[in-house]
Amino acid sequence: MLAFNNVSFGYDEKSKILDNLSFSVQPGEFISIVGVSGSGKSTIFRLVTGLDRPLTGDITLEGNKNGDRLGKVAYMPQQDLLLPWRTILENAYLPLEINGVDKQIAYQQIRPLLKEFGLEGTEDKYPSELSGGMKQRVAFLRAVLSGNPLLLLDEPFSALDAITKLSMQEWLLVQWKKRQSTILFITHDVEEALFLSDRIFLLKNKPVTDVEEIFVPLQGKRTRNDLNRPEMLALKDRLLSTLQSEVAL
Ligand SMILES: Nc1ncnc2c1ncn2[C@@H]1O[C@H](COP(=O)(O)OP(=O)(O)OP(=O)(O)O)[C@@H](O)[C@H]1O
Repeated sequence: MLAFNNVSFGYDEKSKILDNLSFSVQPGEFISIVGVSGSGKSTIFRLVTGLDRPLTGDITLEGNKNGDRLGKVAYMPQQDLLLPWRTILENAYLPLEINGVDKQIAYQQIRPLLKEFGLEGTEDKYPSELSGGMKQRVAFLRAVLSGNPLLLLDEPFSALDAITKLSMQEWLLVQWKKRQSTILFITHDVEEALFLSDRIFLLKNKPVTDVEEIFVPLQGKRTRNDLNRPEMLALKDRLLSTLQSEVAL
């Protein structure tokens, strides 16, 4: 689905952020990207979207090398970036509007999805009238409506309270399975990464030369209790101690 092949990148010539980095993502995978603050997680997303380009190396998306990927991936940043002057229905319509879909046809498509996304009754409300979790669901709905199979989610739940965050994680797993999308998910929360992912990419070194790939040994329906299994606790310890040693670098 997506591959980084020996990618190097820096915002200026002297200080590289990524150095000869390679990894690949298979269709339908849920991958979390974990790394210390400033390590380059959001930079990887900017490279995937094509907002920034590698200095050397190449990035392939569905077999296309270094093509124009803007518009081929759905990017959901940390802040929900809903347009405050548009209603929820109008916000959800945005990606379809950009693709030239007629408003009435689009609204017919969006209305049943609002219900499915737990947003029934909000269509004529404005973003400021919604809770944080609801706004994130609108942003996610908008990403899904873009029709792109690769979703880039940059710490989508970091601003939510603990209980809302847990229910949003469970909701996201249901949506991911249902839609069979491929998800790259940036998080600082090791438990969140373990609960959600097939694999975790742990960014190593400064500049990042490597990702440590951690396979999460949970398949099918997972529950919170699975995080208490001995092998999951051992993985959590390993992730936390590697992150601590990276901070010390
Ligand atoms: N537009 C930019 N111009 C110059 N330097 C930048 C720019 N954007 C990011 N950087 C620098 O690149 C490095 C990587 O930033 P990036 O945002 O990718 O890190 P991150 O791992 O996502 O961090 P965080 O977890 O804090 O969000 C940081 O040192 C940052 O200061």
